[in-house]
Amino acid sequence: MGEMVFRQVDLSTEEVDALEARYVPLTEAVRELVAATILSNADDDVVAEALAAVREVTAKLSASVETDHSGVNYNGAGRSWNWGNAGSGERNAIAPPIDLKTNPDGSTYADLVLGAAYEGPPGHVHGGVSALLLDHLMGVTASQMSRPTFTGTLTLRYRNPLPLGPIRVEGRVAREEGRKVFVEASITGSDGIALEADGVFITPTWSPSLEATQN
Ligand SMILES: CCCCCCCCCC(=O)SCCNC(=O)CCNC(=O)[C@H](O)C(C)(C)COP(=O)(O)OP(=O)(O)OC[C@H]1O[C@@H](n2cnc3c(N)ncnc32)[C@H](O)[C@@H]1OP(=O)(O)O
Repeated sequence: MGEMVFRQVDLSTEEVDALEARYVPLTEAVRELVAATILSNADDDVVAEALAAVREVTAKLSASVETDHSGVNYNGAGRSWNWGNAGSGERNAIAPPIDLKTNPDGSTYADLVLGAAYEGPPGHVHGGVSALLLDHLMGVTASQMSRPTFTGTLTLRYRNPLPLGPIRVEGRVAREEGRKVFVEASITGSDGIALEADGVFITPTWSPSLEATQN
């Protein structure tokens, strides 16, 4: 296996929150840029102007870059951040705009709106995007924010096409067997239930949560 480092960083939670707050509006603006790039009917001059402007701001932002991936970071207070995560990174405009909530019983849900950038079949969500959303939500559900878990097997049943627009993703732990966590989840769209999923998520042998159980 390649090196997989969870990095402890010497920043206070306030400093992490402030950094995140600085970039979240930019991330949202880049999402709008992605949608505009898909949908725009602008003429040659406007597109050429946009290209030059985007290249200019990209060069400015890239002038201060330290690493080629953002990684999973945490501080001494247990605040973790994973800004580049493809499923949910707060600074990742490619990630679907998911704001995942956890219920008191550990089940999870997220309400989000998927627009033009997530299209597969005409007017409908790409099947891989649905899989990404489910993988992410089910992984967080399995981890219960207290242990790492990796997707072992993810089984999806695409029951109905999922229209672009508002969707709800929800999941819960069905049962656990040793290091295996079995999670069930679904996606509902404006036409009703579109996907059902079952997943086996596995706590790796090196998880600190297992040592805590054994001690
Ligand atoms: C707090 C923030 C949380 C954020 C969550 C984000 C969620 C994102 C989720 C992901 O996308 S993770 C990335 C995609 N997944 C991977 O990269 C995992 C790659 N695979 C592995 O690293 C290993 O194969 C794995 C850790 C999953 C299992 O390796 P082990 O060496 O620990 O498994 P082992 O062979 O010891 O088997 C342990 C048990 O799990 C079962 N098992 C192993 N691999 C399995 C598998 N792939 N599917 C189902 N079951 C599996 C195995 O049969 C056995 O069951 P029993 O105990 O009943 O005998």
